[in-house]
Amino acid sequence: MGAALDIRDLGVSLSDGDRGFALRVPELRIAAGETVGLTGPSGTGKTLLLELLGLLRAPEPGGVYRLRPAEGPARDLAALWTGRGGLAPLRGRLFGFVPQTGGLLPFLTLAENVALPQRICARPDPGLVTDLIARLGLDPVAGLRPERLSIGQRQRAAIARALAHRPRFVIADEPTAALDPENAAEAMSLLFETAARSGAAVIVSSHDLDLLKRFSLTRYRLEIDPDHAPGRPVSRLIAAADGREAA
Ligand SMILES: Nc1ncnc2c1ncn2[C@@H]1O[C@H](COP(=O)(O)OP(=O)(O)OP(=O)(O)O)[C@@H](O)[C@H]1O
Repeated sequence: MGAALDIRDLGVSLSDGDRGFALRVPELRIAAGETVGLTGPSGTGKTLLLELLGLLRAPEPGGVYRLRPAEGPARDLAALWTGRGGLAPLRGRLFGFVPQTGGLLPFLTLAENVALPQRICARPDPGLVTDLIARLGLDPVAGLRPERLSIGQRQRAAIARALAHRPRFVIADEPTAALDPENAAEAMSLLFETAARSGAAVIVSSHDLDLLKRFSLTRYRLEIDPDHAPGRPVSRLIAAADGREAA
C-alpha cells in the first residue's frame, strides 16, 4: 500500500523584482492517519509548503506530487494543475484547513461554521457536526457568532470545521500562534485526538518546537541553504533527526 501523499523533487519559486525565494522538497511521504510536525525559522517557507501540499499553490513542472484518495486510484497532480478543472473539488474533498486565527465566517454561528464544509461538498452530516462540537467542548457556545467567542473557542471551532467533511488530510498553519501556552497545548492535543478518531493525517506547522515535541510526530524542518545567491534564498525540507522523533 503506497503513501496517502507522496512528493518527490517538488519545488516552488517566488519572484518579486530583485527578490526571489525558492522552496525545494526532495522527498515527503505521508501515510494515512500520520501526524506530521513542521518547524523552521520565520520566512523559511512553512506557509508556502502547506499551500503546496493543500493544492493552493502550483508547483514548478517536473516534480512528483501523488495523492491517493481513500477510494480509487492515486492521482498525479501535475496534469491537474495544467488543466485546473478538477483541482478545486479535489481540494475541497480531501483537505481540511486550520488557519492561524480561526478564519470563521462572522455572520454564521459556530455550528453553522462547522457545518460549512459539508454544505460545500454537498455531504450533510448533522450528527458529525454535533459530535465534533461536543468533543471539542463547544456545546455551550454552539449557537453563538464568532465575535462572542474567545480566541481559544474560535480555534477549537476551526479544528471542528476542518474535520467536518471527513477530509483525508488536515493542514494546520501555526494553529496555536494566537493562544497562550496552556490553551495552545490543549488545542494541539484536541487537533491530534479528533483527527486520529476520524483517520485524517495532520500536517501542522509551528514555531514552538517544545510544544511539538510533546506529541508523537514525524518531524520535518525547513532550512535555508547556506550558499544561496544574494537576495535569493533557497529553503529545503529536511527530516528532523531520525525523522520519527517521539516526545
Ligand atoms: N513574491 C515573492 N517574491 C519573493 N519572495 C517572496 C515572495 N512572497 C513571499 N516571499 C518570501 O517567501 C518566504 C516564505 O514565506 P512563508 O510565509 O511561507 O514563510 P514562513 O516560514 O511561513 O514564515 P513565518 O514563520 O514568518 O510565518 C519568505 O521569506 C518571504 O519573504
